[in-house]
Amino acid sequence: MEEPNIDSDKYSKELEVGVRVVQLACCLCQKVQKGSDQKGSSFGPNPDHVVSKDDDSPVTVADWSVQATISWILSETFGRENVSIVAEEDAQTLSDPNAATLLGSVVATVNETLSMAPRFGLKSPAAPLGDSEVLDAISRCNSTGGPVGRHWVLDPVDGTLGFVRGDQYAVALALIENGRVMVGVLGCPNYSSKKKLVNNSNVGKLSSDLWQEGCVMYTKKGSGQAWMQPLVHGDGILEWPNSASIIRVSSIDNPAMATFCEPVEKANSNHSYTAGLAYSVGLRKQPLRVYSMVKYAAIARGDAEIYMKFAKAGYKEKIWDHAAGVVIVEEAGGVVTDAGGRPLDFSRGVYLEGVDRGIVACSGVNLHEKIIGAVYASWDSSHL
Ligand SMILES: Nc1ncnc2c1ncn2[C@@H]1O[C@H](COP(=O)(O)OS(=O)(=O)O)[C@@H](OP(=O)(O)O)[C@H]1O
Ligand SMILES: [Mg+2]
Ligand SMILES: [Mg+2]
Ligand SMILES: [Mg+2]
Repeated sequence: MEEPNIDSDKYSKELEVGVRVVQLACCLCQKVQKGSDQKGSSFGPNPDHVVSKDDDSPVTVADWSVQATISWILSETFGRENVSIVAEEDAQTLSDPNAATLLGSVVATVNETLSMAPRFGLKSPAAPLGDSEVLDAISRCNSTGGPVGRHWVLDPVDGTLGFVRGDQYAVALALIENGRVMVGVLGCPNYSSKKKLVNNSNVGKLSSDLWQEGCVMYTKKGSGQAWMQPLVHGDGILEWPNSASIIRVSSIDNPAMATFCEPVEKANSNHSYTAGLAYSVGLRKQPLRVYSMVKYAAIARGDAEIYMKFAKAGYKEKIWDHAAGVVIVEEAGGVVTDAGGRPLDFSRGVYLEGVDRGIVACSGVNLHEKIIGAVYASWDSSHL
């Protein structure tokens, strides 16, 4: 165990508050994911708390509640006028008069969560937040980022599909300054700080003791280090600075020994293309299909060596799906670029503009060069 040596440096307050609030948000998500068992039997979020967005992707009470909670805490801590947040969700559905029950669930979840804030070293509101304060906290995360100034970047629940299915998901918070990711915090409530991600987990089969152990990973740009701490559980109190452990990428650079991760859903990445690439560089293991930015987490702590995502042509990646994961992998010793080998550009607004074909994160330069080389060699014959 080593203590992170970060206290006196720039961004130390942002990192500390980021870790505290992501811990709090993970606690919220676990309660919602564990679900409903007022009725006794079912596992998972209450189905009434899951809504389909225009693109048919899911959004849940947890997504909105995490966004409201983190937005409220950041505004209280750094001053509302100083805080710009680029985040995935908006308040439109919840503002509809027909969505009063859903809004009620979000407001109750946010207030229950904020009442636990002092255990995480954060401030609670003097009185419970009302509907309009919660809606306002969600809707003011509508910054579009850009090349100038400080912007927080938030994916309140990344891998919502994994969340709904009782599987892997992440809470991802990053701070961008002048277009560069300076702080990254990734909460992974179902990724145990002790156990490896052996295969796609099915937490429904695990005892609640096991699946409750998640972790939070975090880093500051240029520190050359990334850390992991276990989630706070039960009535625990978050100590800071705590005895976090340093994480490091895998040292494996022989493709035959390497493991690659990719999205679970075929709609989100071309599985047959990555299978061809994997074969051509000599990867021999089955891909590890994992929901969410837990894929970046797996690279950062050495459970896997390669993460590839090749979305359909025309799909534009959003900055909140990558910012926290990229900086954590880089500081843990890895390399992340687009499939043309160029760094990802977080300075152009909500989208990662100019991504060449796909995204490739590796534990080291050798594997990375092989994958990028294979993309060049194979591209003509692909069918993206
Ligand atoms: N068509 C398409 N192609 C590529 N990516 C898409 C697409 N649609 C959505 N998204 C974004 O993918 C996020 C989930 O990515 P994952 O890597 O977790 O995918 S998967 O769920 O494991 O299949 C997911 O993040 P969340 O919405 O936060 O879950 C989306 O931002
Ligand atoms: Mg996402
Ligand atoms: Mg999300
Ligand atoms: Mg989503």
